[in-house]
Amino acid sequence: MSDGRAFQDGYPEDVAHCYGCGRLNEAGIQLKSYWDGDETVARYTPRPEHTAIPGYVYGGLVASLIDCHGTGSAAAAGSRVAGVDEASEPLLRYVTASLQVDYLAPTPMGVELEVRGVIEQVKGRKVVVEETVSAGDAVVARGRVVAVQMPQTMTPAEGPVETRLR
Ligand SMILES: CCCCCCCC/C=C\CCCCCCCC(=O)SCCNC(=O)CCNC(=O)[C@H](O)C(C)(C)COP(=O)(O)OP(=O)(O)OC[C@H]1O[C@@H](n2cnc3c(N)ncnc32)[C@H](O)[C@@H]1OP(=O)(O)O
Repeated sequence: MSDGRAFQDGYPEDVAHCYGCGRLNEAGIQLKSYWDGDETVARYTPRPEHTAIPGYVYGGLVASLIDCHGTGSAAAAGSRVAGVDEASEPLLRYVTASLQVDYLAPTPMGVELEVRGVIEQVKGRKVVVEETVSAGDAVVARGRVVAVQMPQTMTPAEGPVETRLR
């Protein structure tokens, strides 16, 4: 499941700087997401600077995990539907259109968190992902991301953009 290439490892180099999931952002979270059957999964252990109240994780960090696992899952699912070879080709590029988070229980520090995604819909340029964040057996947050293929106008100057679903 967690072997091999993460979705985020397939992001083109010109858009691999995201704070949450860019592999080229040394100060960032560098989240890594993978398929687990039809679902997607990522794991992350928050760092001391991600504290809200001592002993508990900052909700913005939890939202970031949902955001970036959602856009990563969208890139993987949308690319699969578009016929992109995940193992060798760059994935399609998605940005967050909508991010919803419900905090169900305090998130403890010092525990590896598991983020799970279920692909609810792939429709045109849009992918909807339902997510949970768990600490051990406890589901601490639920989330929903609507991701949309990145518009051409957001493309960094040097790189072409894949728009196979347009
Ligand atoms: C700021 C820099 C970002 C760089 C990102 C580089 C991407 C590289 C790719 C790979 C690396 C991955 C990096 C992950 C990044 C992590 C996540 C972030 O932080 S991303 C940043 C925050 N997000 C934005 O800045 C988007 C700002 N918003 C927009 O640009 C537009 O609003 C956009 C593209 C999201 C939608 O605009 P339209 O005109 O292209 O799309 P329309 O045609 O209106 O909608 C398409 C479908 O989406 C639904 N939709 C659009 N907005 C929605 C919303 N807010 N809620 C629900 N549905 C929405 C619509 O209802 C429509 O669905 P129907 O086809 O009718 O079923």
